[in-house]
Amino acid sequence: MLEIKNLTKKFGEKVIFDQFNLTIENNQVLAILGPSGGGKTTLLRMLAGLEKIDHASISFNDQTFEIENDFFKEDLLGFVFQDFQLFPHKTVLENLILSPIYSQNIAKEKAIQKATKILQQLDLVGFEKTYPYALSGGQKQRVALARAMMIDPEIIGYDEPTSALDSELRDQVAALIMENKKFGTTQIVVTHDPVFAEKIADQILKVNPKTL
Ligand SMILES: Nc1ncnc2c1ncn2[C@@H]1O[C@H](COP(=O)(O)OP(=O)(O)OP(=O)(O)O)[C@@H](O)[C@H]1O
Repeated sequence: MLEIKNLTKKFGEKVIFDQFNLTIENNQVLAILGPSGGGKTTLLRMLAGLEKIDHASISFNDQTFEIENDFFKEDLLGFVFQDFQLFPHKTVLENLILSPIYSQNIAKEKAIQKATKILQQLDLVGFEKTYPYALSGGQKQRVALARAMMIDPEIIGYDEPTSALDSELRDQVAALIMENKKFGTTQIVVTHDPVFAEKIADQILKVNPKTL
């Protein structure tokens, strides 16, 4: 179970979260809906360790982390970025192994082994040497997910996973998220699409309508 308590986040004088609380059970899909600028992306970025947290208590399973004006550094959440953000001049395999090798000091051979396994799970065998421009939207989405899975995250966070996709691909992303539940991963999906949220989520959270 992930439990966030008393999360506070400001940008300058602008309060984005004030004593915000959130609980999500393991292996569930939480959809975060909310107005543009409500703080959905910021919440994911804070959990991924990409944005500083002013104050929060974050518990996962048996561990609790008290955070005071710091980054959350636990590699708990793998981030699937909006518009995928794959490195354009790197192959699919290189996109997967770069960060584990350089940021986490994982041996190259080990990273390749792991990437190969994840590419199998996500039906991407044969695309190892392909560059992102030659992938379809759905394939890019799966490569972005594969890259997020490289850190063995307990949680996968998706930022607007359907915004760049047509309705058929949107259904594929929904299927992928449902499929991922089989691996036991908890998933947090930021979206502005209530229909998509209803389709995939065990729990829907509406963030900050008051800041509109
Ligand atoms: N680095 C930053 N510095 C200052 N303000 C920021 C920064 N990042 C985000 N904000 C502000 O924080 C608020 C929340 O932004 P965020 O991107 O989390 O919203 P969102 O709900 O994801 O919106 P959208 O659906 O448009 O992506 C916005 O008002 C935004 O302008």
